[in-house]
Amino acid sequence: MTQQNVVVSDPKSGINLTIPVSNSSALFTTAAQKPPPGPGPGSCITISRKTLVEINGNNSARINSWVESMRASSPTHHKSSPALSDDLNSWMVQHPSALDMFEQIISASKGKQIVMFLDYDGTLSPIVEDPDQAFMSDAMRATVRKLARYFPTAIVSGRCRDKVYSFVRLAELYYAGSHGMDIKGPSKGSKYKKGAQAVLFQPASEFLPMIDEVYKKLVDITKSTEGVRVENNKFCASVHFRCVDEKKWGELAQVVRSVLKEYPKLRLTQGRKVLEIRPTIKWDKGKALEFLLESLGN
Ligand SMILES: O=P(O)(O)OC[C@H]1O[C@H](O[C@H]2O[C@H](CO)[C@@H](O)[C@H](O)[C@H]2O)[C@H](O)[C@@H](O)[C@@H]1O
Repeated sequence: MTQQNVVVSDPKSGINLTIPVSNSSALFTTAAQKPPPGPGPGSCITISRKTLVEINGNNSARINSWVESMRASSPTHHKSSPALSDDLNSWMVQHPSALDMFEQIISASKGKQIVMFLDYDGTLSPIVEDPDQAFMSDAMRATVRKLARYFPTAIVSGRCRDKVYSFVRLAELYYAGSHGMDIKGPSKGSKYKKGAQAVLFQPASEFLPMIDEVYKKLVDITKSTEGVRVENNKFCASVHFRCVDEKKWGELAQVVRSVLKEYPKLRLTQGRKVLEIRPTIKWDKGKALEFLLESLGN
């Protein structure tokens, strides 16, 4: 039995899902058939592996390449032209929404369990300047609620798990915060999981005091940089560059790296206009996915 990625889309909300299933079906579009550019950030649900640029090396070339990479990772979105909208509309006609076809998707999966893994920022919510204001819409919440009625659904984020929960507010989901280092199952147990034991897994708990200490140092050392924002994500921390003058990015990155030099057990990675400080343990979102699949008995 071959496994294929299935892309499903909804013309009303503009949501796209990529689902690994066991068999292909004429009902669905394969991942290779990408839709024309969509309506913008926050309108898609995708499962993708983010390219992270390690910047723990010593030379400034690395810093420069990281700054370039960060610029490219979160480009300004332009409104789609009428021609593009036409393309999108005709694409949508040929590829009907799968959000109204969950029964058919389950049937096409031929008994295989489908599990939904969703990112939060830029996926369920639009990218905004203030990380505390990255709210998801009621329509998106309703869609995720519907999804979770059919499939075990997990939100996997770089953020603190409690923060993600405060945005999503759906108790029936699995949440993996801090880049997968803080995993918790539904508080009332899950209809999908074998056994009554609730899922809770925190492989980096020994790093909690260290991350807290580094977070405080970073807040202090960056306080004179206009626009900077340091976020404590419990088992990791983020330094936000989005509102900092781009001419200052290289300098700010050096400052962040100077703090990290005292912490060989921590590493720096790069996201969308953000530098992330994480433990060096061999655990990431991918491992969290494997853990959840395992605990769901797949
Ligand atoms: O790996 P992710 O789950 O995508 O988490 C990465 C970071 O996501 C959040 O920051 C991003 O969204 C913010 C709100 O839209 C935006 O202001 C920021 O520029 C983006 O990088 C979160 O706030 C960070 O802590 C995560 O590291």
